[in-house]
Amino acid sequence: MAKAYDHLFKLLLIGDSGVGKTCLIIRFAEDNFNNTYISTIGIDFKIRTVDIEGKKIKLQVWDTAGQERFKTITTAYYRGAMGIILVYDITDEKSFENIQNWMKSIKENASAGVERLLLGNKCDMEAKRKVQKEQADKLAREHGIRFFETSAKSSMNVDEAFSSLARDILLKSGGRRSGNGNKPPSTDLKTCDKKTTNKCSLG
Ligand SMILES: Nc1nc2c(ncn2[C@@H]2O[C@H](COP(=O)(O)OP(=O)(O)OP(=O)(O)O)[C@@H](O)[C@H]2O)c(=O)[nH]1
Repeated sequence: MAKAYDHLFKLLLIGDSGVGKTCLIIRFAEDNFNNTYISTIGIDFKIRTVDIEGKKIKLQVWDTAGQERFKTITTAYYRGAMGIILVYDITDEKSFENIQNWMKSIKENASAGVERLLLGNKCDMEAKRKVQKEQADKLAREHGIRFFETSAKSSMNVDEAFSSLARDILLKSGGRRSGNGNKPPSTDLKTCDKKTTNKCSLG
């Protein structure tokens, strides 16, 4: 029987408790959203297969608990991840400041070549915004990674973010290359262009 996919990529979401990691995964894998907050215990995963550059990519997306007390369990999963998504909440400054700590945790626990992506979630809550887009853009540039503002609630940029990470992993792993291999952050993808023009709010 023919294989149902060409590549299997393992992705991991990390970030403070309550920033919306579980909701982002549920929006991506099931196109659903729930306002009820049930904090993740330990670790869980969901699957969705996407088409990228003519290839079927099966994404196994691992959800980690943001709470400090689960750190030993969750960091054990960093090593197997090909892509790690760092999530903060645009209405919670502390969750953005902590991104530096999550970056450090990646350095200490993940494989050297892991692809990273920064997401500022809950961008439907513009009135409560505490973290400016420019601050996060600067941080992402400093780390040489892509950045999107997303909303698991409105679904803004969710597919774009996951697809962009999957595409970067595909290119890195020897998939079809376009242009030069030096990836400037947040510039060479249609999905990222969209990010800069999209107004991210529920209106
Ligand atoms: N307005 C809005 N609320 C969101 C969004 N994403 C998540 N939430 C809410 O934020 C709360 C926390 O979401 P979760 O996805 O459970 O957060 P988490 O990061 O997985 O939290 P832990 O499992 O504790 O690490 C829930 O009440 C969600 O409904 C979003 O994009 N917009």
